[in-house]
Order: sequence, then C-alpha cells, then structure tokens
Amino acid sequence: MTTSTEAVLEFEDTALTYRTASGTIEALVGVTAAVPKGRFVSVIGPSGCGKSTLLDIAGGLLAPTSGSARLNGEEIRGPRRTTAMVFQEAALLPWRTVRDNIAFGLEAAGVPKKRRRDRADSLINLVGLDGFGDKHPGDLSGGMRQRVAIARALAVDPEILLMDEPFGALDQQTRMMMGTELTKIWERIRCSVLFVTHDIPEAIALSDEVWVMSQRPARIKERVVIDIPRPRGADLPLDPRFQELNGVIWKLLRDEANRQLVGSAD
Ligand SMILES: Nc1ncnc2c1ncn2[C@@H]1O[C@H](COP(=O)(O)OP(=O)(O)OP(=O)(O)O)[C@@H](O)[C@H]1O
Repeated sequence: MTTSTEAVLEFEDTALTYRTASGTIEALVGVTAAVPKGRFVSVIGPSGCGKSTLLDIAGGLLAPTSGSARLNGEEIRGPRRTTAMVFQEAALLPWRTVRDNIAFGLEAAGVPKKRRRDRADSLINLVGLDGFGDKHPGDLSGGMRQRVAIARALAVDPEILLMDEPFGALDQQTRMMMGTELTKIWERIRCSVLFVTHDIPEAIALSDEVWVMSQRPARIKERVVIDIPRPRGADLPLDPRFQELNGVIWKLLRDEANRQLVGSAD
C-alpha cells in the first residue's frame, strides 16, 4: 500500500568525490536521507558545499563514488524520462512555441498529438500562462520562462521533480512571486520535489522539510521539519513559527560559515 511517508528518493551513505587533473575534491560524504512520496524537500547549505552534486546524483547525471541513490527502490543508473529537472536557466527551445516546449518530453515519449496538446494546455493553465501557448520564449519575461520550464518538467508526470535554484537568476520581487506561485502549483498537484536553494525564507515557504547541509565535504547536518500548515498564504513571513524556523536554519548555516572561516584561518 502506498503511504504518504513511503520514500520515493533515497540516499544511503552516499558519497561523491570529483577527480580532476589537479587532484580530488570530496563533495559529499555519508549522505543518508529520503524524500517521502508527495513531499516537498529543500536542500540548503554553504556555497559550494555539494547541493547541486546531490541533485545531479538524484537525476542520474552523476554516479555516487560510494553508497547508493535509489528512486522508488531502484538504483539510479542514469537519467530517466520520469525524472524531471529544472535549472536556473529555463533552457527552452527558442524556435518552439510555449505549448510545444511544454509538450517536448511527451513528443519524445510518442504521446499522440491531441493528447500532447491537451496536456500542454492544462499545464499552461496550471502555471498561469493562459493565452501564451502560441508565444515563443523570446516573447516572455524570465519568470514566465521559468513557468514554462516547470510546466515542461511536470508534463511527463515525473516520479520526482528536481529543481536546482530555479529562481536564482530572477530579480528579488519576481523570485518571491514565483515562490508563491510554485507553492500554489505544488499544493494542487503534490508531487515529490527535491529543491536546491540558497534562500532560507524560500525554503521554509515551499517545503515540508529542509535539509541543512554542512560545509564541504557535505553531509546532512540537520533535517528541519516545516510544520506550518498549508495552504500557506502571502502573509507567511509574518507567522511567528515561520520566523522561529528562519532563526533555527539561519543559526545552523551561520555555525557552518564560522567553521569554514576557522578552517580557512588554520
Ligand atoms: N565537475 C566538477 N569537477 C570538479 N569539481 C567539481 C565539479 N562540480 C562541482 N565541483 C566542486 O564540488 C564542490 C560542490 O559543488 P556543487 O556545485 O555541488 O556545490 P553547490 O553547493 O551546489 O554550490 P553553489 O552553492 O555554488 O551552488 C565544489 O567545490 C565544486 O567546485
């Protein structure tokens, strides 16, 4: 039976060391954690600690040096069609319309045209782009392009949605708006998400759980459960529990930053 706490993505003692011409870089060590099915989990941590590396392992773009990563119980051995990734740059095909960009993965999967169109149109509606289906990426703002990227990722009904700082290139106001939009979208569809961010309020607003990473080589220093009920409204930053959690995560990150400073002074 499927329960809400069933793990969709599992890391078990996962480690990754990059080997370069000038030596080795230990990015991750002993990461053990799971994203429960239908939950939104964010990863936050010091700059360069290994957040993207963790996401790339989940997406099958990198293989762990030791330990394992599993999706729905199966060892991840490479990219899968049912794993969707959204990056900082929307990476849309400029010659295709919004609708055809969204339907791209469905086309590759051989889904018939009518079904592709219907699915793309319902996602256009979900991400708030009604009326823009026939436009091209060049006609859209940065925030709108990221909406298209999110819709394209959702089109394949992913087992997990992996998002690497999807709003990192947007101005602060658009970023806040996109965070609110993503919360609304997610509250409607409740897919499993692993989301990398540098932004503590963004992580709290979106997530059920935040994994705070240590400095490199990174491990999960603490898993902070975000026990703020949903739906979460626009006034969330004024909620005392939000402010409390913000302080908890901020202190964890500050301690890591201090450790890094002490380490680099040695
Ligand atoms: N392909 C690579 N080859 C060698 N080293 C790499 C490679 N990719 C990343 N690294 C190094 O591994 C470490 C972790 O990188 P990663 O990009 O996962 O960190 P991050 O936490 O996502 O960074 P940021 O906060 O800057 O987004 C960094 O020191 C980075 O320089």
